Amino acid sequence: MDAREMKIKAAEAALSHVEDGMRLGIGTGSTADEFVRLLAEKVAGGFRIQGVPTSERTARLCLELGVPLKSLDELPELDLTIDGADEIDPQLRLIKGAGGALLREKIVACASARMIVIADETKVVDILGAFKLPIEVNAFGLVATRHAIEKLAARLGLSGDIVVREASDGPYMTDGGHLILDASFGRIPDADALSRELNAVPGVVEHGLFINIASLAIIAGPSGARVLEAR
Ligand SMILES: O=C[C@H](O)[C@H](O)[C@H](O)COP(=O)(O)O
Repeated sequence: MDAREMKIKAAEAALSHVEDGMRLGIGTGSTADEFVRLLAEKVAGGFRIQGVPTSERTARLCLELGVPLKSLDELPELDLTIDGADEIDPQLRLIKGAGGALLREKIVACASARMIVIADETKVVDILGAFKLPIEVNAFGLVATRHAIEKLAARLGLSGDIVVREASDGPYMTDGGHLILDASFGRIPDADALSRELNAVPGVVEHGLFINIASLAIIAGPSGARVLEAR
């Protein structure tokens, strides 16, 4: 089974948690895209859901495939969000944001009664941090904000490059018009503390640590999909 087939397996398993009539948060990324494609087939067959997309990219795919959408302001309380992740630890803490959608993803997931993460085996880790941690920041005061992050990281015993994410035509801009700092901290022994400290930095709009948000993870490997619940 190749990587795409594993993503499809996880997406298929997640679809069985979606009930007719649900208000559904719809994630961003290659795994979430597979979920959208499967969901669109069900919608074409008469299944009724109302989706809230977590990015402009996901909104475009949903519109193209006929998945009905609402804004989060129209549907501020959701039944379920299905989304991918970059890393998942045994407590179901996540790193998200490789696709730059972390802010809307976190807002939508937190507006949902449940969040189910879908991923392939490569995303499961014992300790978060091998993956760069995306931190969404306001462009104003970028250098000061980065210094503040470096200082708090040092207090927590973390170090590593913190670089502005680039696109082909200049700094990468999120859907909200912010920049992203990618922090290569390496292993993060206390993700909860790092999350709290980052939340307290003026200029940090949001970060990619999702703590106590996911309820379940569906992990696909070569032999099929398995469910992970928080330990
Ligand atoms: O901003 C992007 C998101 O957090 C994605 O859900 C995450 O990067 C996983 O994406 P993929 O399914 O493509 O690995």
